[in-house]
Amino acid sequence: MLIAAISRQCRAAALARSANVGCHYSHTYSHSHPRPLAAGTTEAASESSSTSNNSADDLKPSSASHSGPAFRYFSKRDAKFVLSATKPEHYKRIPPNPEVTFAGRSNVGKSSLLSAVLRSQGLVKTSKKPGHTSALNFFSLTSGSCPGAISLVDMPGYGYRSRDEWGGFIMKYLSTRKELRRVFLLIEAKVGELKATDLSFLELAEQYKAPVQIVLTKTDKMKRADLDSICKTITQSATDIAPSVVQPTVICCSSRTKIGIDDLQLELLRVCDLVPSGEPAKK
Ligand SMILES: Nc1nc2c(ncn2[C@@H]2O[C@H](COP(=O)(O)OP(=O)(O)OP(=O)(O)O)[C@@H](O)[C@H]2O)c(=O)[nH]1
Ligand SMILES: [Mg+2]
Repeated sequence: MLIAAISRQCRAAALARSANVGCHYSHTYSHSHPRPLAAGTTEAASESSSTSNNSADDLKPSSASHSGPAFRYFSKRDAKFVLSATKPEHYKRIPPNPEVTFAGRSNVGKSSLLSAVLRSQGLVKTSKKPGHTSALNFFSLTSGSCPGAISLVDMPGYGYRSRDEWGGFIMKYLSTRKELRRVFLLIEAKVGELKATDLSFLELAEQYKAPVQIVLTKTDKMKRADLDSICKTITQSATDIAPSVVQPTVICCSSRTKIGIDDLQLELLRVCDLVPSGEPAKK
């Protein structure tokens, strides 16, 4: 069996609850519910900036990020493809570096986002056709002279292959991978809600205590004003389903315009303990 059947009651409860949540928006969104973080994670300090409710044209990557800690880290490391895994034996010899994973429905933009994060065009294969990534693809960021290597994993999308085909292996990975610091769960912004397969995935993450952070993708197609309420809706549903593992901050990204990529890079470094949790994103 691959993903446990979704509890209808759980979903209904998630949809029915629509409590107001505090709204703080820059490229990141965090709600105001106090919640303990999952073990082994650090609280991200969310950056704030003034907002305007105009078009996606306002959502431009910040030039200030070119001197921040994420820029310094990523510019000194080489991105490499490590291996493709279709069973646990394939990845068990990978050095035990802190690891983050990009998960989500097929075609949501996982491979494109990983490529943008790694700043390495062509290394991660993307496609217009759903179901392109069919294995767990491991990448690394390393430098011969600098400490602090990390692993990044591009997951096959769910919702395209059969659940049985997708789930057994992924469940094994999520439930046993000690190095896993965070699952970035990608949701396409224009979809505007969590689908049944997303809820199933969150149930699994809750079961395995895998810390999850929601990332909205393809935000170049959206108006900022709409993003705000989408973040709110999705955060509410996700925390209802997986209250102990969903992180309070949503990161809004576009691989196309590069908006939010530096926020995601910084968060990734934080969860891998490579920058202090309070260090600002931009200097
Ligand atoms: N407009 C826009 N399109 C994007 C963005 N990111 C990805 N895409 C497009 O979305 C499609 C799917 O991208 P992928 O990165 O291959 O998606 P995936 O989630 O890895 O897909 P699977 O491997 O099939 O699960 C491609 O046509 C991309 O060009 C984005 O930020 N904005
Ligand atoms: Mg892919």
